[in-house]
Amino acid sequence: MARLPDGALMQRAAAGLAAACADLLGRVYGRRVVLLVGSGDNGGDALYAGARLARRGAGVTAVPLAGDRVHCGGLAALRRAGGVVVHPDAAGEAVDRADLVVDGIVGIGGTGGLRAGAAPLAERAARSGAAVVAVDLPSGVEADSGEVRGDAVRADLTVTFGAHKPALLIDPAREHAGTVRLVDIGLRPELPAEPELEALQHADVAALLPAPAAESDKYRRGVVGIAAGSARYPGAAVLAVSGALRGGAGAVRYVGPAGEAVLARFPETLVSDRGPHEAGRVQAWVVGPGAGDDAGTVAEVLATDVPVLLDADGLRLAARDAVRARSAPTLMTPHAGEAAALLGVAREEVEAARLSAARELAARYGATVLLKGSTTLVADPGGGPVRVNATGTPWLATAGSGDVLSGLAGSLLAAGLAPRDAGGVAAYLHGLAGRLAAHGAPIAAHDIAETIPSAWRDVHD
Ligand SMILES: NC(=O)C1=CN([C@@H]2O[C@H](COP(=O)(O)OP(=O)(O)OC[C@H]3O[C@@H](n4cnc5c(N)ncnc54)[C@H](OP(=O)(O)O)[C@@H]3O)[C@@H](O)[C@H]2O)[C@@H](O)CC1
Ligand SMILES: [K+]
Repeated sequence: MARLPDGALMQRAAAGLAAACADLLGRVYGRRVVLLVGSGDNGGDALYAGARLARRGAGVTAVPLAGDRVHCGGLAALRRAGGVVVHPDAAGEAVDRADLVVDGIVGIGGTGGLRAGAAPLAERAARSGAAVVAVDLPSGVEADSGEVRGDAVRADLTVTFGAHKPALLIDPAREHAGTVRLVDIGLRPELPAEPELEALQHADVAALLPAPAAESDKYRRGVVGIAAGSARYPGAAVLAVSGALRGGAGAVRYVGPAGEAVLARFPETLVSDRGPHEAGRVQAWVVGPGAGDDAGTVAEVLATDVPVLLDADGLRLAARDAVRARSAPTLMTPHAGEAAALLGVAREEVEAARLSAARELAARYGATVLLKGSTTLVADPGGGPVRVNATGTPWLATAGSGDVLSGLAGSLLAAGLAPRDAGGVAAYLHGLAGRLAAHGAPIAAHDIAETIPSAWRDVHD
């Protein structure tokens, strides 16, 4: 802002916002648009965009929510273009009749939920037939963390400026944003070299996936060891192996009491009836899915000097000091409930503040943490950008889905990926496989595993 003529960035933002609104409306002329306008520049963006829509023949009504604290230049521009201004107390009917409601209440300058005057109008907008477009962020969410501490706007579309904010990628805020459209306002040279968050795309994943060379034998491709399952839960072992077999490792070794069940389903598995130390060479271990109370095996695996993925019961059974003392990397893959137990807080607290929970757990254990859920996050213990996965689908929340993920991520660890890459790539493929398998219908965990090869091919297309 300091480097450009006054208001230049806001004009770029408003032009992008008006174009997105016009796209959504299809035809602008004769449409009814209501602007909910807060005290700051977020409201200014809405007012200038409203002026542009008014000049194209829309009927635009602005509702300033903070009395005279309103962007003066924006308000004057709207009035010059023929827009009208109404008091919040008289705005209900306009909202009911609107085709489009623009949320310019608050942007990156906001904290806490919607304030008293704004909440009823936001709720009325949600109940009306109008499309709701949020300016920069849905008002009421925390921009930097994705937390939602009170009432917040629910948008159909969020038009955001310059860069994606964490709230647009992390639940619960993400759910409020609807579709997100990024408008380039020329900030790129000013953005920090290292972002807070990274969301992998197809090309990133394709570049990270292991590709066997002509002379690769199974050891060079990596052997992954799975120490999972119990007499009571043999299925967890079968599902972890099913994920591991599709993850790029050259072979899958299984140790544990579910060897028969594993072999019956996957004869290609190398099954051993001895403990992890005597099972033969592996390049990474997965320990924990369905493991019951076998703390001895967890401790044995943690004492190895290869990468270890800790999941499910393994998370509960692992001693924190044993994890911290490891020389090779550790990847922990809790869901919110498991993370909450490890942090000693309520599950709701982890779900409400996923980003800080993942970072905190990674710091406490000195391990990479993949926090599963509606938005899966991967945080390294030393800080740096947190990976956020954008391919998830609610259909993934099915029994055994996590076992498939742990096998898949373990296989990628064995193939030589760093824990953060193994976790990020596994979450991406797992989510994509879930989407491809589900196609809008319920799926079982083994469907996800069987669709991993399609997801793998899809990212290379
Ligand atoms: N930066 C850039 O490069 C560009 C930025 N641009 C735009 O500017 C936006 C940021 O504008 P901004 O800094 O004026 O803050 P903004 O979000 O409008 O808040 C204003 C005031 O609201 C108040 N308030 C706080 N919480 C609240 C709540 N829950 N509910 C209600 N009110 C609340 C609080 O004042 P308070 O009432 O507490 O005194 C706060 O100071 C950004 O999101 C983007 O849209 C673009 O034009 C392009 C270039
Ligand atoms: K907003």
